[in-house]
Amino acid sequence: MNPIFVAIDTPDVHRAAALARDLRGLAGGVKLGLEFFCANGEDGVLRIAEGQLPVFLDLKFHDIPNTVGKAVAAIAHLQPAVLTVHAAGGREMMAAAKAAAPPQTKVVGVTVLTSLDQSDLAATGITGAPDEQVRRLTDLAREAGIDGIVCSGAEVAAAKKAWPDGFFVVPGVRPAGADVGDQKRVATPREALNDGASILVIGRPITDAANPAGAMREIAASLNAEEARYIA
Ligand SMILES: O=C(O)c1cc(=O)[nH]c(=O)n1[C@@H]1O[C@H](COP(=O)(O)O)[C@@H](O)[C@H]1O
Repeated sequence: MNPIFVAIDTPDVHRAAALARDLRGLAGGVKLGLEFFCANGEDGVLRIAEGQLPVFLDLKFHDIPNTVGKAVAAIAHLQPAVLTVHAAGGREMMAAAKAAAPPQTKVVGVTVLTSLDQSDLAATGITGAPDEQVRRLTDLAREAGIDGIVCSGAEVAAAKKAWPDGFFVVPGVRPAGADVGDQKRVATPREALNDGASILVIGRPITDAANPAGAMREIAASLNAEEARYIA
């Protein structure tokens, strides 16, 4: 499987469709998140899915189990390849999401957002380093019976060790020297894949480039042959 999913974060469905078209054959899939979904809803998702790239629907559900289960049931017909919930919503909530998802959808739990560092986490009342909280939520996600987690490149090696057959989504990925923007726990594509990421989520370094397909090819060139084997 081509491990690079491009985060298409825009409210503009025409721009999103053009990016998905440009990236066909280069990306493993596209990730549509809250910005796109709030503006375009399921019609927008179906429009992008016509581009024939797998769609990762990143709606980061976080609510009581009944509400999350019913929200997942409401989008199940979109058949996303990957779907996110917040692991902090708890074991029952994650289990409800998994029970309502189509069987082939990988349900993954967001652990500690890659935009948070230790002091941001402390401000939410969670003391300790991000990797400790990631470890705790990884265990919870596994016990809940979902497919994997979302974490930064700094935590993925430990998560993979603890859960060898888990599915690991790593955002906060930046080619060496790229602008990190609002991301605080970042890794290069090569580091994240070497450390056990199943897929990488990369947005602005590709979508803000003057030539997104060219930026994708540069990222592929930064990987070793084993990692780049699925990228055209
Ligand atoms: O769940 C996610 O995809 C996610 C989790 C996380 O901890 N950090 C994170 O950045 N993301 C998403 O990954 C994408 C990163 O985009 P860029 O920072 O532009 O590469 C965005 O669409 C975020 O919503």
